[in-house]
Amino acid sequence: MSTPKRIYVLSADEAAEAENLTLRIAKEYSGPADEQLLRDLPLLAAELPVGQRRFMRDFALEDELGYAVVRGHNIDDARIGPTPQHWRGRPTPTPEFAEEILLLLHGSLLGEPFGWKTQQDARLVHDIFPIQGFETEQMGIGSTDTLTLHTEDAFHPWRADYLLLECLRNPDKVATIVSEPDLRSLDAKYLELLHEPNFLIRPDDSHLAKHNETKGVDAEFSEIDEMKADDNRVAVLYGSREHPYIRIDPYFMETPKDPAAREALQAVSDLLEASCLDVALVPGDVLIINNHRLAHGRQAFQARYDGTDRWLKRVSITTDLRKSHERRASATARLI
Ligand SMILES: NC(=[NH2+])NCCC[C@H](N)C(=O)O
Ligand SMILES: O=C(O)CCC(=O)C(=O)O
Ligand SMILES: [Fe+2]
Repeated sequence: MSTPKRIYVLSADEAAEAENLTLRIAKEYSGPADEQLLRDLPLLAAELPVGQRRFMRDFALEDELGYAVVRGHNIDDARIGPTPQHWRGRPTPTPEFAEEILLLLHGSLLGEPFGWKTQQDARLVHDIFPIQGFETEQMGIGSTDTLTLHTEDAFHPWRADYLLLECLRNPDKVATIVSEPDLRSLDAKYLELLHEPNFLIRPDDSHLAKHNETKGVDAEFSEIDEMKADDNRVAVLYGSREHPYIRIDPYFMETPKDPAAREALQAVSDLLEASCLDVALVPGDVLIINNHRLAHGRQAFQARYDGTDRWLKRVSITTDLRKSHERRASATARLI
């Protein structure tokens, strides 16, 4: 078996190719949720540099690594303009539509982009930047507190298979935290308990009605409320015993009453903390997260609120849209 590759650095020619492609596409579609754009994404992605496409496909098929980085895309700092104060109230399309397209093209090499009716006002491509008044929140828009390690949307059965983060700006080199634990190093008795449905993972705060203004989604917010109160226990580890997958968000999990389960959760949480690495994204990086293998977070930082703040774009990717069909408005709708 070949050694999995962690980073793909685009040549200047490849970066120019990708940039010309996304600028062209940006003129042809109305915004990131344009249904025709979403239909066309895999066709358009065939025009990305072949080396980059092969890298992404290897990452997905080998299913070995928790994360990989595509580095070297051009970000037109002047065109995208200042980091916004809030993700609400932006124009459609935004000045950074080409960058959103770049992220969606990467996503379409791995699966289908989707979003949540209960998150960021049901937008498909999310903004991650600090927002005034939310400094200490355990959400992407926080800053002064470490964003604790988590699987993205760990509470949800239809959470992303891949999560993509694209860096538009990061002047203070604030690190994303990645943790790719060697789960085989856990004690066999813990492994056994972690593979069984002993654990409660609650919805995180980004899905609360108070952070959203979307109309007509009362049922979805009620379901989030139910999930905050129910007793639906899940396994933290799943898949192969040799190389298990993980779903975890200790901050939003209940401490198990059973002492053995509690110890097992503590052991895997400690292992996650001990396996942390800092990855400071630079503009033009796309961080590809295997959401079944990696837990991620973000170091604490001081926000600037002067238009120069760290700014990432985020999109969730599923390899199987069908599993959420019952909850989407139509076969092609992207919002769960
Ligand atoms: N441990 C955590 N902070 N979990 C919640 C993660 C943040 C969440 N994904 C957001 O969009 O803001
Ligand atoms: O800001 C980052 O680097 C990661 C943010 C994140 O994990 C999130 O918003 O869920
Ligand atoms: Fe996250």
